[in-house]
Amino acid sequence: MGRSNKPTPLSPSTTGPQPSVHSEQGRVVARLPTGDSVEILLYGATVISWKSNGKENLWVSKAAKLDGSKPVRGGVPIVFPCFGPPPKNHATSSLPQHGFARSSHWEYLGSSSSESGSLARGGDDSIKLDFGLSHAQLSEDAKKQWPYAFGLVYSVTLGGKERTLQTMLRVSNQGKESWEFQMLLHSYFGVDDITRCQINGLGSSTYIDKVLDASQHTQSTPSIAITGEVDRVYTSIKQDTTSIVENGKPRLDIQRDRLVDSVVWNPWIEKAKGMSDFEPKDGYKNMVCVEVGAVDGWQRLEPGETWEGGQIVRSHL
Ligand SMILES: O=P(O)(O)OC[C@H]1O[C@H](O)[C@H](O)[C@@H](O)[C@@H]1O
Repeated sequence: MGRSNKPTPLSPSTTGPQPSVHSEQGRVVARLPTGDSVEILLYGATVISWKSNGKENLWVSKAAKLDGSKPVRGGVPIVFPCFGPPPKNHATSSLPQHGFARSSHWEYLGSSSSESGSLARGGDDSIKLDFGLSHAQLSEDAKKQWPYAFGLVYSVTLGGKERTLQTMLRVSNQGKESWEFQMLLHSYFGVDDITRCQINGLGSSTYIDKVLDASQHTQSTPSIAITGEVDRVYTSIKQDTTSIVENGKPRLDIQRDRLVDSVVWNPWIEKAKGMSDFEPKDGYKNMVCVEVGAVDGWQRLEPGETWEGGQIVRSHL
């Protein structure tokens, strides 16, 4: 394993095309010999592009702010340490919706490539990029709003053979008192036509319907069709994978790793109109958010403890 934070080809001992990483102007781009690539903005450690087979898997609004003035509308923003508007009378109650991770400036910690990264192995190279955020890096506002000693390491791994993107968040308590958090990887996936998509793998799970009345329901059908605004928080999901199927063919498999909750969100016509950074306005037809996380109640970390969870997404493009 080689680590570097300079633009460099990885696995220098291998011959032929090699994975490469390039870091400049607040972005890190990694590319595999296959041409598959991933791009991460240090602002929020937001994955803003993941291409496989020359096609983009993620949806990013044309009006998304990429200058650090607002969380990115699209890609994979990180929700931490609270999901949604924080509850009153909780340690997170002064924080903005979805917390501070998506609007903080993260540090690029470096890259590593897998030892098996030779073309002789059939293009199963992978590149892992690590990003870090701790209390000291927060804005003065966020420091006051959530005064806990924490460490986050976010690892983004682009896998060649299976066309995967793995995003894992490691949370550690570096202080002397315990604290609680929620987390969510708010992935905006791109589709050609949402009306031809189905979301599979949530059957029999219970969910809170935030569009209706925040009431609890059970998913009675194995597939969900998106035909209007959807904002559902599925909890304690038994299946480990949620799939997006388009035109009857698998498009993306989203596998939860040490997580059991997922949000399914599409703003549809009216909500999209109400978001200034959502463009084009009919972009809701080309996206769906399937957001893996730990949002049912709170995860509690004692001093010195570490927690990890994330996703492995496989593209069928
Ligand atoms: O507009 P944002 O703060 O990025 O939130 C976008 C959406 O995130 C999640 O999916 C929530 O369940 C939605 O209720 C929310 O509207």
